[in-house]
Formats: sequence, structure tokens, C-alpha cells
Amino acid sequence: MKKLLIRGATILTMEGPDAIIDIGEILIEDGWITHVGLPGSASGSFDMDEIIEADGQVAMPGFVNCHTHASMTLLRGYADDLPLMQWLSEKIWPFEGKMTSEDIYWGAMLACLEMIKSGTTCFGDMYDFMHSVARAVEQTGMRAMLSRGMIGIAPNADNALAAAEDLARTWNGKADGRITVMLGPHAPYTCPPEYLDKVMNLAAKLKLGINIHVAETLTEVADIKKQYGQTPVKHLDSLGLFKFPVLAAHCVHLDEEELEILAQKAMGIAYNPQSNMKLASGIAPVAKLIDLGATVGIGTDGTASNNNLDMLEELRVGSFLQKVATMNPEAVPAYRALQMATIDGALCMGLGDRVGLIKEGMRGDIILIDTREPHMCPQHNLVANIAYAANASDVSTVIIDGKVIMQDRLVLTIDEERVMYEVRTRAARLAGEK
Ligand SMILES: N[C@@H](CCSC[C@H]1O[C@@H](n2cnc3c(=O)[nH]cnc32)[C@H](O)[C@@H]1O)C(=O)O
Ligand SMILES: [Zn+2]
Repeated sequence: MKKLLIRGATILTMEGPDAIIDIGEILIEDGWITHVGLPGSASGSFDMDEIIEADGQVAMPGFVNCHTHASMTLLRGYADDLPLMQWLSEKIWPFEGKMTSEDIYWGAMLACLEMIKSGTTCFGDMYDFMHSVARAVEQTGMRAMLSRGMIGIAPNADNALAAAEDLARTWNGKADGRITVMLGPHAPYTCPPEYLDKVMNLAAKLKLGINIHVAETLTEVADIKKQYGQTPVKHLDSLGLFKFPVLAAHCVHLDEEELEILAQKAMGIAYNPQSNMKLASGIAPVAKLIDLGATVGIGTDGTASNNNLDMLEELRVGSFLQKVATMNPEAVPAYRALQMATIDGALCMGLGDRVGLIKEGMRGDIILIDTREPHMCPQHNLVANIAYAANASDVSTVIIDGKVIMQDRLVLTIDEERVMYEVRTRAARLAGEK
């Protein structure tokens, strides 16, 4: 049995605002958190395989990015300052049409590198060539929920269904259980009802949840209303989608009825504040959704609409945006923002029994944040310092599934130079190709 002890850290367990252990220790055995307590309380600390001395650091659950398109790192900075539909159809989709399976692998490798270096241990992805993304997840040691994006109006729509089934059969539960799979119909405006029926049949057959973009822009709401006579969430509900565990991304424009449907029936909602700001899509009514009891996690979306994968930045902006949108400084307070970026994101992807808390019985997905920095001094309030003042580069150590993946900012599973070289070269080729 492999035993890893983290000691000396302040532990932000995320089990509750007061569930903070000033100086404590965490024991991880074979990837499982088996003990969380005061110094010297872990039994048999003499026979550890590895001990991490974490004085001056905060140990907390790794961030969970519940909505992204990892391989879009290849498109970072390629198309900016456009509205969603024009951005997708004129810039993003033509570029993506040229991407090969190897391009997508290297794009995902860069995303994993960037995520690990900013404290993200688990992400939810929707893209093409998902075997490549799965390989990157397996090799880098990350945890991920993967969905093959499916565009029902595309000529390859039936192939996409087959690819989704293949992804599920090959990778669900693989990489030591770090990979799970959901089905990824892209959005109501790209997936007509007949296609969503096929998706739901497959979801029933394979017992999988559904990951979909919903109600992202006013254009989408108007188009769906015009085509189907209903608002997007209501439309999906009428089709029976919410009989399945659904992770709904964006949910920016919702009426009262849709708020209720989501709060009562969705497994989770992925709030992507910076993507929604950059594409000028709008502001998701997250404070309301939370009041109604919905589970809301945080996503960065892809790096063509963000343009990074930094969850600390995302949760801070997400919190501040809710405050200004509601003109209420109490909306999404610091602790809630951290919850959304950890346990709630895990719940959104059906992983809440596994990750998102530092608690006995959970898998060991833990990050250490060095608080001995000028921008975190003094420490009146640890939670506020992490949520509102910390930087991604303060994350010193990342442990995923009980394995040390980054130590003192050195990522042990990735050749950084190689990954950046590959992405630079491939991005240049793709941008230059006609
Ligand atoms: N190209 C695929 C599947 C698409 S995967 C998911 C898609 O979502 C796109 N995407 C990224 N961000 C957003 C967003 O905010 N809203 C809608 N689509 C997005 C992304 O560029 C990608 O094309 C096929 O062969 O069917
Ligand atoms: Zn998206």
C-alpha cells in the first residue's frame, strides 16, 4: 500500500466555512484520503512512502473546471472580440475542421499542463477526437469527464454518435477510474429533436449523463422560440432530456419557469463567467439559481473565449460579476465561490462522491497554495485570501488520485518544452492552412 502524508498545512477541507484545520495532516493511502486531522494524529507516520512538508501552505481540494474544450488551446488568441455565432461559424469551426487527432492530443496536453499549474485537478471536456484527449488525461495524471461533442446538423452526425459510444466503451472508468464519460450533444440550436432522441436512447443504453450548451445567447433563445415555440430549457424539458443527469453549460438567459426546471431537474449548471463576458453573451442568473437550490459549478470554457484556464481567476470574476449584476455585495461570497470551484463542480459531473472535499473516503485530489506572499498578507480571512487574492502561480503542489503530479511548481508528468513546441508549430500550421 502506498502511503502519502501531507503535514504542516492549514487544511481548507471545504466541508463547511468553519471546517478549517489550522495546522493539520492528511494521510492518503492508495489514492484514498484515509485520515484528516491534527498534527501527529495519523497512525504509523514512520512507515510513510512519501511525506510532504507543507508549512506555510494551505491544502484544499483541487479545482474542478466543469466546462471546457481543452484542445482549444490551439486557438488561443486566434479569434477574439466577436459574438458567439459569428465567432463559431466564421473563425472557430473552419479552424477546427483542419485539426487532426494528433493536433487535438497536443492541444489537450497543453491544457492539462496549464490546468495543473493553476491548481485544477479535474475538468469536464467536450470536443472531437476524444481518444486523444483521453490519452492526454491518462498520461498527465489528471481526472476528467469527457464528452464527444455532437453536432446533429453536421453531415457526420451519425458518426459522432458512434464515436461517442466508442469513447464510452473504451474510456469510461479507465485511467485508474480517473476518466468518466458523458454524452455531449452540442446545443439545442445544433441538435434538432430527432437527433436528441437518438442521444437520449444512447444515454439510456449506456447509462450516461448528458453534457450540453444551453441558453447561451439571446440569439439562441430567439431562434429556439421561433423554431419550436418554447424557450431552450423548456424545449429540452419537453423532449424529456432532464430524465437523464444533465450538465447544462452557460444558462445565461432564463425565464422564471426555466430557473425552476434547472433547479429541480438538472444535475448541474456550468457557469462560465469570463467566456460569457468576452463573447458579450450576458450574465447567468447564478445567484438566483443558487437560491432556488440548483447545483452550480464553474467552467472556463475553451481558451478561444477566455483566454486561459485559470480557475482562481474564474471563480473571482464569477463572484464579482454576480455582485455587480445583482447590485448586492453579499451575492456569491468567497466561500461559495470556492465551493462552486470544487465540490459543486464535482457534483455537476456526477463526481461528488469522489472529489471536491478533503474528507476521509474521497480520492486524494489536493492542491497546496503557498500563502507566504505579499498579496496574501495579512491573513484576516483565509477564505477571502484564497478566493479574492491568490494567484494561479501560488499553487505549489498538485496531487491527483494520491499521486504527486506537480511538486514545487515542477510538473512531473509532462515535458513542458516539448508540449509548447508542438502546440506552437501545429497552431502555426493550422492558422496558415487554407
Ligand atoms: N466538431 C465536432 C464537435 C464539436 S465539439 C464542441 C464544440 O463547441 C464549440 N464551442 C466552444 N465554446 C463554445 C461556446 O461557448 N458555445 C458553443 N460552442 C462552443 C467548440 O468550438 C467545438 O466546436 C463534430 O465533429 O461534430
Ligand atoms: Zn463550451
